[in-house]
Amino acid sequence: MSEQLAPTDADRYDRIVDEVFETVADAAPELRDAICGRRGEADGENPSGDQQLEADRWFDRLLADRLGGIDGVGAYASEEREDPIDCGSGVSLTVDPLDGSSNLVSNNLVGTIVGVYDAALPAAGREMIGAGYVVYGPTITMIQARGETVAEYEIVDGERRPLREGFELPDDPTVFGFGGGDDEWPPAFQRYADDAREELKLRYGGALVGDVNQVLRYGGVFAYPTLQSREEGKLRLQFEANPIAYIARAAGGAASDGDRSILDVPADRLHKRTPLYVGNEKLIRELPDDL
Ligand SMILES: O=P(O)(O)OC[C@H]1O[C@](O)(COP(=O)(O)O)[C@@H](O)[C@@H]1O
Ligand SMILES: [Mg+2]
Ligand SMILES: [Mg+2]
Repeated sequence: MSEQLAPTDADRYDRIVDEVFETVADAAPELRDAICGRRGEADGENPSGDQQLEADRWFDRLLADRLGGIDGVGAYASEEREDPIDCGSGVSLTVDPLDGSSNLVSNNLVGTIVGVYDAALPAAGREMIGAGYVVYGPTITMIQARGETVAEYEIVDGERRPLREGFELPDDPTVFGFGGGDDEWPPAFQRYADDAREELKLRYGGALVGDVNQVLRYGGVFAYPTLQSREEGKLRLQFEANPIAYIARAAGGAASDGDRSILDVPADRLHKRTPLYVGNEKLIRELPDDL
């Protein structure tokens, strides 16, 4: 008779990460449909001081309800809420319900980003056990990473249909996309950008998920550096940079804040911002020291 083995941490993590992204996939068509009629401003700002749109709030409420109800999820934190919601015991989720919401006005790409941490929040990226994002584009796709493996799915009727499993960033990078006005970038980053323009093709859409998705597909680098008017950068460490860094690492790439791996940046505040440089390892290694 075969002996019944107790589930290991790895089994438990596999199960919960998969259930989280199964739930996100199930909600994705409903979320995309809900954008229609909710592209206007809501009455208020989020904890980062950004004007909220009606869709930001709607996405957040639906995801809090669905993800917070999963057995084994202990906390739901979102870019749109001051504090995490206590959901019992288990892993902590960080959610950017609607990434790129300023793109709604011009009807360009938007997405949803989710990080899974085996730690109380705020937590460093090294505490993550999974991450993924949805792109609401001409079709809905989802990237899901767990450990060393990253997969891409197309979402049809709320189900994940595999497009690419266990893929890596292409060795020969071709695209770059840099956020913020170039007149506000640090001089060292302006020089890095000049070199990038010589080797790579500009592909920039104004939503982190869309811009990173192109880097994962074609190879290259995405950056949102510090700006003169935003010395701490624009993107949120917990909700945006950490999940993207986790995914990039699983795909054989790297992510930095200019000094160190994003995954090592201390998380002293839930809504902390950071500069982000992410893409092929070689291009991240070539970042200047004096950013
Ligand atoms: O248009 P800007 O201000 O340069 O900012 C673009 C960046 O801001 C973001 O839209 C921030 O995301 P949110 O919409 O979740 O606040 C990123 O997706 C994108 O990379
Ligand atoms: Mg965002
Ligand atoms: Mg957002």
